[in-house]
Amino acid sequence: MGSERYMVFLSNNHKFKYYDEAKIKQYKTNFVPPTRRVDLTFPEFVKKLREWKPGDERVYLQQGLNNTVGQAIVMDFLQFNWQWLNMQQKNNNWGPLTSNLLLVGMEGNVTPVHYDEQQNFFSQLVGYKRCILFAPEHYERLYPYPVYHPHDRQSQVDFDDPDMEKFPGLKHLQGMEAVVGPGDVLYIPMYWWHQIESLPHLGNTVSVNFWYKGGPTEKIEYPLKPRQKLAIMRNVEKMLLEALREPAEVGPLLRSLVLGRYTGEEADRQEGALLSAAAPHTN
Ligand SMILES: O=C(O)CCC(=O)C(=O)O
Ligand SMILES: [Fe+2]
Repeated sequence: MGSERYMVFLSNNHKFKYYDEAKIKQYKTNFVPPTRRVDLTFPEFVKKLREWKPGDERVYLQQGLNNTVGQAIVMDFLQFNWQWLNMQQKNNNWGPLTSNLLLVGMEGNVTPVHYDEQQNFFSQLVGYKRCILFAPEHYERLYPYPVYHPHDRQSQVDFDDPDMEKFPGLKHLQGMEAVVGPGDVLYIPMYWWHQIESLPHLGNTVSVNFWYKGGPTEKIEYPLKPRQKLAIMRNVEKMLLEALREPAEVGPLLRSLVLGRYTGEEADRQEGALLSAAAPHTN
């Protein structure tokens, strides 16, 4: 590593929940960040890792690979199988590679469940990570924060202590699990929910992800796919916020739009009509 400073997050527990610093500034809420960001040199970070003892704040280095990270890393970076990567990018019709995040963490660190708006080749280099994934159609069972919230794209559910009353859809949630070790690459499709845990007792972890922009808008075919509906919902939320200029007004407006009009008897009748239209005619 070079001699620059890198982004390191400190947490009082094992979770490192992402938050958008720009959104904290923009919407002057009373948001309290769950982790603290410090900029450390690599030797300072390694010292914290080595001297860590139970009760101390946990640490997680999360630094985009750019030209500050030092020449040796650049040489390492060139060793990835670029021929394979470029082939995948081309065959899947993805846009450009936008960034690579280097993640150096402690065993037991957890990145709670969220989705990203990019395609991801998640490459495990050192140590073991448990990855829990949920397809985009589980959107309603994962209760994301509003788009304007600093925790946009994160689930409100605390998987250590899930509140089944507040989030009843959890009962029907079904995920997939993969454990990745050195040399493994996990493809995390855009809009797929994921929680990533550095497995306990198996040492520190190092990963590098490859984030690619999604492809150009695909040919629209109906019915829309869950990920396309998710993109629509994000856009509607963003447009409302832009029009109202006040995050606190978005929820009430959506509620008065929906409650009693798209819920209740009228909605049931509609749904019944749609279902019978879709069912094969028997007479
Ligand atoms: O490895 C982690 O802790 C999180 C990585 C992640 O969420 C990602 O690459 O999108
Ligand atoms: Fe992610």
